[in-house]
Amino acid sequence: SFTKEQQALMKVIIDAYNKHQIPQDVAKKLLQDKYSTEENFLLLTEMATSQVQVLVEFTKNIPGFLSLDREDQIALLKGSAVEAMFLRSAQALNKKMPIGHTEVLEERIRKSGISEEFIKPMFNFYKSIGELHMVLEEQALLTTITILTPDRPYVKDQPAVERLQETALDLLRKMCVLHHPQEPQYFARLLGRLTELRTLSHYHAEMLASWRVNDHKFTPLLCEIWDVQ
Ligand SMILES: Cc1cccc(C)c1-c1noc(C(C)C)c1COc1ccc(-c2ccc3cc(C(=O)O)ncc3c2)cc1
Repeated sequence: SFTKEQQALMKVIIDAYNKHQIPQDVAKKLLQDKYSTEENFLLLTEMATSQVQVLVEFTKNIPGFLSLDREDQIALLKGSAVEAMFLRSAQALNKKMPIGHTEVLEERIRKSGISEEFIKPMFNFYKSIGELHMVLEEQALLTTITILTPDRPYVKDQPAVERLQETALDLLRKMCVLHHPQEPQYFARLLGRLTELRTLSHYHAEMLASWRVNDHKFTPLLCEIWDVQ
């Protein structure tokens, strides 16, 4: 059973997660009919930029986050943005988005100039997330836990981040017992996905480098959060 504080925390996180979504007019652009590698890259760049804005707003709603050292807040956002977007795009791909979005998003990611060696692990990850059948609370808490990872580069006050992350981990553990009573290992499986995310984050740095080699332009927000250009 949940304490009063845990119930309040869950409500705040779920409300923030539901409130901060990619605007439908941006998501709808996925359906436009141009499918060149260039067009796909531009569209995905627009989605990623919109997703980062959504991520920043979501993060500001995590109880305690705004009380952290300002520079640590930036370090946590920069360090977790790619992982949070892998989670969010995984949930989008697996949640049967509005008609046809799912296939279209997959198609555009596959045909956006990402080399095959990264496509394979990326879609294995998407599949492994889909097989977990996470409920919304678990998705929102897993994203929160990813953001509140204490050992990101340049974080000064790691214990302060650890305390916030532990609160979210306690809540996620109880949520898993509640929603997956038949699977005692479910919580451990979810945390295993976080390890997978770190690997994907390293692949992503190489993806960025190869896009840059081919003179692909990113938006100022992405350049800032990914330290490119
Ligand atoms: C390629 C890649 C894979 C994983 C992570 C990143 C950062 C990249 C990645 N790496 O670079 C890029 C760009 C810059 C080329 C990307 C592209 O990122 C994203 C990030 C998010 C989404 C996204 C998220 C939620 C959605 C929800 C809905 C809906 O609810 O209906 N619909 C569409 C949605 C689209 C798509 C591409």
